[in-house]
Amino acid sequence: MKYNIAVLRGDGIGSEIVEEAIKVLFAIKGMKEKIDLKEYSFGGCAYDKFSHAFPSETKEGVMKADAVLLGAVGGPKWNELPLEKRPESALLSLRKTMEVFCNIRPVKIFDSLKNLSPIKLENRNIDYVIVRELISGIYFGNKNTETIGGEIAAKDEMFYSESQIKRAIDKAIEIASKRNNKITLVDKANVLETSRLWRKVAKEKVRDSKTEIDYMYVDNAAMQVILNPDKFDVIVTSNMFGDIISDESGAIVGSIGLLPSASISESGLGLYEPIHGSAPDIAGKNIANPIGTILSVALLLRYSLKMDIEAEIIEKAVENAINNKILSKDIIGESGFSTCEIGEYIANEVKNLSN
Ligand SMILES: NC(=O)C1=CN([C@@H]2O[C@H](COP(=O)(O)OP(=O)(O)OC[C@H]3O[C@@H](n4cnc5c(N)ncnc54)[C@H](O)[C@@H]3O)[C@@H](O)[C@H]2O)C=CC1
Ligand SMILES: CC(C)CC(=O)C(=O)O
Ligand SMILES: [Mg+2]
Repeated sequence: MKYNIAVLRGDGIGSEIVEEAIKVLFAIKGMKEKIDLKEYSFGGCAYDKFSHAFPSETKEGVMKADAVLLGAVGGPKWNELPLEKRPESALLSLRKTMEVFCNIRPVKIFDSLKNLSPIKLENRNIDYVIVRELISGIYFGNKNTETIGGEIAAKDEMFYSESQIKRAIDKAIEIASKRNNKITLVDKANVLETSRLWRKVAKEKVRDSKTEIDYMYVDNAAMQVILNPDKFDVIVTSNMFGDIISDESGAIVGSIGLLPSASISESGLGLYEPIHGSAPDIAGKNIANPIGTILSVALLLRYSLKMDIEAEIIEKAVENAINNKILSKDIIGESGFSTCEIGEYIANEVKNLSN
């Protein structure tokens, strides 16, 4: 029996980076006999074709897959659509449909890129995991725009229930238990009711575990990620705060194009995507960094298919590419390698390592 992977390339650089990730996946010896890929239309490109950014055929395909690989969605072409028709709403709907409540974003700097980080690292390391609640909070709350007192007013509601928080904290504790057993809850408990509930739930949860916890307001966390990134082990946080801290983390490791993510559900179905967006400013130029997507394939193999050795082969191949300075323009500027060249180099490394 073969595993079924649903592939959603999406918009902008989505197609280019997914192409390289697939190349790398099938460079692993024997992988063609183990995996079937099926592609589905998703995002702005699906809206153009079917007047729906998350067509029913895509929904069915995703729900019967063993795992889903996604590029990125959105772009200026679809910015004026009503919110509910936008590619980004389709992305939220995909995550909700798959019930992937926990978004895991490992943030690690490659040793050979330390001198390229915008922050002074000297002997310090960057190696932490962001555990971001993914299917609740302000992105999913009631929203509306109305006229009040002769002017337009808009509202986005942030809602969290205990159970929505508990399952995210449980995952963070589980991940921390395999690392340094330290979690930092990032919130805004000095002003938000939802954050106060996050603190209460987290306090109760860690009481029964060996995990150490500290609490940090998100504004301070944004600063500490720059000043003391080596102090973090596992950051657990709500949907929007995790989104923001993620891009900041991308910047300090050298580029947002380097970071992968795994979004997991209780059922075991997983969604794998880089942390960045569709980068319309560089789309179609063969210069996007494919590494975040390639490393997302490694996470897919590890978490959804339990192929740890194959996941490690991809990670080692990426490390070799970076150590050998096969770097893209977002990291080293004009002399950077193209998306295809980087994908091919890593695929070749994978071939050698898996033989
Ligand atoms: N998961 C997803 O599908 C996401 C979609 N978006 C959507 O993407 C579109 C663009 O959003 P932005 O705010 O510009 O964020 P973005 O992440 O697409 O781009 C931000 C900056 O990072 C650069 N960048 C991103 N990925 C890169 C890569 N792999 N290699 C080299 N450079 C890279 C871009 O060129 C740009 O300068 C919007 O429509 C947005 O809503 C944004 C974030 C996530
Ligand atoms: C549509 C956005 C919520 C996507 C995003 O920025 C992310 O998940 O990092
Ligand atoms: Mg984001």
